[in-house]
Amino acid sequence: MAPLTHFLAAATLASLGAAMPTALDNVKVGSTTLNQVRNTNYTFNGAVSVYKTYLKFGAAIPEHLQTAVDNTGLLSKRTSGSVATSPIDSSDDAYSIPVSIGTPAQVLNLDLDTGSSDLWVFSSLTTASEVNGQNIYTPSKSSTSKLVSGATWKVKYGDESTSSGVVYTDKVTVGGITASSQAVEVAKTVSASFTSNSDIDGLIGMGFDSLNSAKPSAVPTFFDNIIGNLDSPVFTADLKHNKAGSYDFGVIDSSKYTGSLTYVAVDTDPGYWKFTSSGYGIGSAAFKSTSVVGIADTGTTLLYLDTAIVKAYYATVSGASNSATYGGWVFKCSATLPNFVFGVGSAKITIPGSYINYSPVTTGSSTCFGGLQDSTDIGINIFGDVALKAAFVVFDGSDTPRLGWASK
Ligand SMILES: C[C@@H](SC(=N)N)c1ccc(Cl)cc1
Ligand SMILES: C[C@@H](SC(=N)N)c1ccc(Cl)cc1
Repeated sequence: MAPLTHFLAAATLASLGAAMPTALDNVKVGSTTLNQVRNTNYTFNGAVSVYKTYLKFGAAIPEHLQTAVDNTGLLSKRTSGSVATSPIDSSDDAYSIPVSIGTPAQVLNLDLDTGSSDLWVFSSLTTASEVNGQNIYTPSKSSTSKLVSGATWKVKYGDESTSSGVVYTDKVTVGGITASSQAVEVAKTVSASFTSNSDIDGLIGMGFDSLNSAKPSAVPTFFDNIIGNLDSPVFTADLKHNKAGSYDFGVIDSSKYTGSLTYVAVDTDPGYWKFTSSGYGIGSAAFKSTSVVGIADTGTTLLYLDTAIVKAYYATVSGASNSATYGGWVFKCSATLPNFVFGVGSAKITIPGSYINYSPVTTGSSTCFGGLQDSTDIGINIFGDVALKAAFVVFDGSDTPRLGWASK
C-alpha cells in the first residue's frame, strides 16, 4: 500500500504546484485500511450495467439494449401528479385549478380547457379597465420570465369571448409537475365575459397544438411539454357536481372510477378530443344505438347534442320549451328530469337528471335552463362539464390518442 500512498502524496503536491522533492524522503510512511460497506439498496441489472458501460466508452446504444433498459423501468426519470379542481360557482359554470407561474411562484386559478390549446393569463399588461378582481401574472416580478420576441396571440372561443396579447416563457408548475420553459400567453386585452368572471384568471389549454393561436408559430401546450416526463402519456379528469374533483397527470388512479375503462378512438382534426359515442338513452326508455360524433370539452359548461336527441329528451319533461327569450330549452325548476345515458363502445355513462336541471335562468327564477342543449348552431356536439362530471375520463396523448371512459 505504501507506494500508492507515496503516489497520492506526490500527486497531491504536484497538483498544488509545489516543487516536487527530488526524493520522497520527507513523506511519512504509514498505512491505513478502508473497509468496504455493501450497498444493500443496489440490485444489479445486466442490461443497465452493459448500457452504462456503453455510455462510459461513448459506444452507440443498440436498439435491443435500449429496449431492454427501457423495459427495466430502472432508469426512467418519470413522474406523475395530481391537482384539485373546483367548480367556480354553485352551478359548476367552470372548473379552475391553481397554477404556479414564475420565480417566485405567482399562483393563478386557470380553467383547464381540453377544447382549446392556449395557456393565457390575466397580467400586469392587461388593460386595467378589463381587470376585475382576477389574480394577475407580472412577468417583471419573475426572475425566470423571458419575452418571446415578436410573438403574439389572439383567441376566440365558441361563446364569442376573446383575448389577445404577447408571449413570455416561464416556469409553470401544475400538480407538482414543472415545465421549465412554458409559453405563457400574457393578455393585453380580454372581452367582457372574461372581465366579468373574477374566478377565472386565464385558461390552460389541453387540446392539440393545431388549435394554438400564437403567431408567427404555434407554441406547445403544457401537456406537450411534460408528456415526455410522465410515467404514462395521459391526463385524467374527475370533475364533480358542487365539489372539488381532480386532474391527474401521468397516472390512471383506479380508485377514482368503478368498473372498467372503455377506450374509444380520437380524431385530432381539427384539434379537439373528438370521438364517436355509440348512442343514447332517455330515462328508462330503450337505448338507441347510433353514432354521435362529439368532443370531450372540460372548458364548456353544458352538453350540446343533435336537435333530434334534445327534442326527444325534453318531450318527456312537461312544460319544457325551446325558448327564444332564454336562448335554449327551459322548464319549471320543480320538474323532475329523466337521466340521460350516452354510450361509449359497449359501455354506458349515466348523467343524472339533476345535472340537467342546470340552473335558474336568472337568480331566484322558477324557470330553469337545461344542461342539455341543441348543438345545431355550434356545428359540433360537445360533451361539456354536464357530461364529464358523470364520468372518469382518460385523455391518452400517446402516438394513437384515445379517450377512456368509466362510470364512478
Ligand atoms: C370548443 C368550445 S370552446 C372551448 N372549449 N374553448 C366551443 C366551440 C364552439 C362553441 Cl359554439 C362553443 C364552445
Ligand atoms: C372556454 C371558454 S368558452 C366556453 N365557455 N367554452 C371560456 C370563456 C369564458 C370563460 Cl369565463 C371561461 C371559458
